[in-house]
Amino acid sequence: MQSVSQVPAPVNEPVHSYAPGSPERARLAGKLADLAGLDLDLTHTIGGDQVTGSGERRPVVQPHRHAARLGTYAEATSEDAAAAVRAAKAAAADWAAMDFEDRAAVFLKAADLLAGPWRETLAAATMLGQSKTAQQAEIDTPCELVDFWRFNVGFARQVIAEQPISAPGTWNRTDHRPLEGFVYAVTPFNFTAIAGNLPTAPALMGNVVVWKPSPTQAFSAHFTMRLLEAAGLPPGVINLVHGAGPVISDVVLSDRDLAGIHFTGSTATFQHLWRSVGENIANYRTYPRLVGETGGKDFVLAHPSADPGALKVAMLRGAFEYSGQKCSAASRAYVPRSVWNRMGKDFCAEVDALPVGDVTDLSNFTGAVIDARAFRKNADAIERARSAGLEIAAGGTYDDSEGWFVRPTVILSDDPGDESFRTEYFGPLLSVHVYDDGDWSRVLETAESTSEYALTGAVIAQDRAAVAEAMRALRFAAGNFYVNDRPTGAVVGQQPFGGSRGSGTNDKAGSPLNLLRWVSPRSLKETFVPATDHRYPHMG
Ligand SMILES: NC(=O)c1ccc[n+]([C@@H]2O[C@H](COP(=O)([O-])OP(=O)(O)OC[C@H]3O[C@@H](n4cnc5c(N)ncnc54)[C@H](O)[C@@H]3O)[C@@H](O)[C@H]2O)c1
Ligand SMILES: N[C@@H](CCC=O)C(=O)O
Repeated sequence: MQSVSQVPAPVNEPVHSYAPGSPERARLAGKLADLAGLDLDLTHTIGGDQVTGSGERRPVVQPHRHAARLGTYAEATSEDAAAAVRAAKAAAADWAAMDFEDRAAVFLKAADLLAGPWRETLAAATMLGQSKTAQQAEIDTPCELVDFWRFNVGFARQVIAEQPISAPGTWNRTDHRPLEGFVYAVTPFNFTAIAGNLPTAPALMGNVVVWKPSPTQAFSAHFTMRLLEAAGLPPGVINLVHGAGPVISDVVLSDRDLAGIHFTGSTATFQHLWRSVGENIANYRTYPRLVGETGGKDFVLAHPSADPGALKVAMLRGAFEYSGQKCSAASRAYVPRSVWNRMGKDFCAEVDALPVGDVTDLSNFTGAVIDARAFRKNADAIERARSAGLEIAAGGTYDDSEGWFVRPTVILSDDPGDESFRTEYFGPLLSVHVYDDGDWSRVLETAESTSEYALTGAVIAQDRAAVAEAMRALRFAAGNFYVNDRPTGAVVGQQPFGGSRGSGTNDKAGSPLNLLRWVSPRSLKETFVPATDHRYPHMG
């Protein structure tokens, strides 16, 4: 049974600006130089031991300077994966028996370390390894990961404090047990914070975890693991194994003690994991919880009453921050002709003027896409649009000679059903459909039904009736819906994040809803003076 002490009230971690002359900018520059000079052995962490592993070695590089290596890791073998599962199971009983307060203290300490002495280490690792600018790294890790750790403790307390009523003579309680077995956390490249949250949210609720980060996030994952150790996470509670996935999954998904998957990544990968669980379903001790936040084809929908300036910023920041590599990134926009005539030319000129390059030069707006595969996918999408006769109104160029750079690109199409309005390219590509002002109702229906995804979306309008109509018509088209703002940048505790349809199970990371998935409640009833006669009054 878990107690319910008060916990420190969470507040969102303040975002540092890194403005010229600021002390944080100087600290960050120093840390970037230190980390760029490393060539680390990115070890697995199994049962608290850092293990090099005997699998094939793979380099981890800076995407904006792919000749610069940050480290190497060895692909986990089946034996490594099995050792991680064994270590998790060995740690399970002690971790589950630990008081909630003691588990929570580990993550509160991790949050304070990350907000303080580890801040620039994680920010710089995220910039170098994932090509994030200082601003984009700052809102990811430290800030969002600090928020996940602090807010989740508060939410977990709410979950544990939720107790049933008791009739006279009895005492009813809920025991929020962890799941029986271990959780498999599979995490994406694009947010160090998501990668840090997926293993730690189940761990906070008393579960043990095998964590497989994305190979292209291995560098910042390495530092996240070291930070958790510094915060006092006991050996074996979270076991980190590096690798592409299939070899590790073969071992993990066939283990009878798999109790849950906490996944963020593409829809295709989640569907593959779900299918594998289905195939193994008769072999598990319990039904694994499947939580997955996946892809998006997120929209900005402007009404004829839209403020052109607000629309420009919503599209520019929404589509091109972090080179469009957020699941929330705007990748399709619907703009009425009267508004486009007032802002379209300026918008495209501003997009063409965006400085793109090495993220350690803080004057850049964005960096490179994550790897050669992402570069090819986006370059191919641009060429496909060109050959289909669509207008490339901004950008449209790419160059992988030094880093995997794709220029922010605006594609104009008269056909709102074109594949560029349906396919998630996960890069700096925004498709725009300019519609006749009188076609608002048709465009609402188009925005609702064009894509299989339902993650984020935004309406830009000053006419309140139009805002209300869009909220109604698009109720199931986005799990995070924004009015007069870009569709990105959800903050923990403010806009719980997640989508439905092809975008995931919508369990809202950083909320009590998510934490509920990692407990298996036991209802307890105690009767103080039990009956001693089995007969009921109606029996005479
Ligand atoms: N909805 C959200 O909250 C959210 C947040 C971030 C990213 N995303 C989505 O993530 C995608 C981009 O991230 P990505 O490129 O890292 O996605 P991805 O699906 O390629 O990879 C995600 C993770 O799955 C792993 N993986 C791949 N095949 C596997 C297998 N057979 N077994 C086990 N693991 C396997 C990868 O190595 C990685 O760790 C986009 O689709 C984006 O929309 C969604
Ligand atoms: N929570 C982030 C998106 C995470 C997905 O990549 C946002 O709201 O922009």
